[in-house]
Amino acid sequence: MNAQLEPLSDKDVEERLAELPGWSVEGGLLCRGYRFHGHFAAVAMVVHVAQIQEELGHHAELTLGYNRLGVAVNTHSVGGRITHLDFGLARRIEEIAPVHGVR
Ligand SMILES: C[C@H](O)[C@H](O)[C@H]1CNC2=NC(N)=NC(=O)C2=N1
Repeated sequence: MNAQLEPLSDKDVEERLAELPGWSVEGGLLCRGYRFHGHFAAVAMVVHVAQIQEELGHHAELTLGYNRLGVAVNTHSVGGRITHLDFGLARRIEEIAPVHGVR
C-alpha cells in the first residue's frame, strides 16, 4: 500500500499533533477551527484551502460560519483513519492561514 495511505498509530498521531498547535483529533477526524476578522476573509480561506485540496487530491470537511472556518479530515479510502495525507493537508493549511488574517 502507498505509505501515505497507511493508517497512523495513536502514538504517531500524538507525535504529529505535537507539531501542529491548534489541531486535535475529535471523533476520528483531524480538526482545527479558525477565526477571521470578517466573512470574506473566511470565504477566501475556503477557496485557498479548496485549491490545495485539489492539488493534493485530498479533501476535508469545511464548515463555514460568519467569521469561522472548521476543518475536519480523515482518509475515506482507508475507512476513515488518520494518515500522512491528513497531516500533509493540515500542514499546507497552516502555511496559508496567516495570509488570511487568522486571529
Ligand atoms: C480519486 C480521489 O483522489 C479520491 O477519491 C480522494 C479524494 N479526496 C479524498 N479525501 C479524503 N479526505 N479521503 C479520501 O480518501 C479521498 N480520496
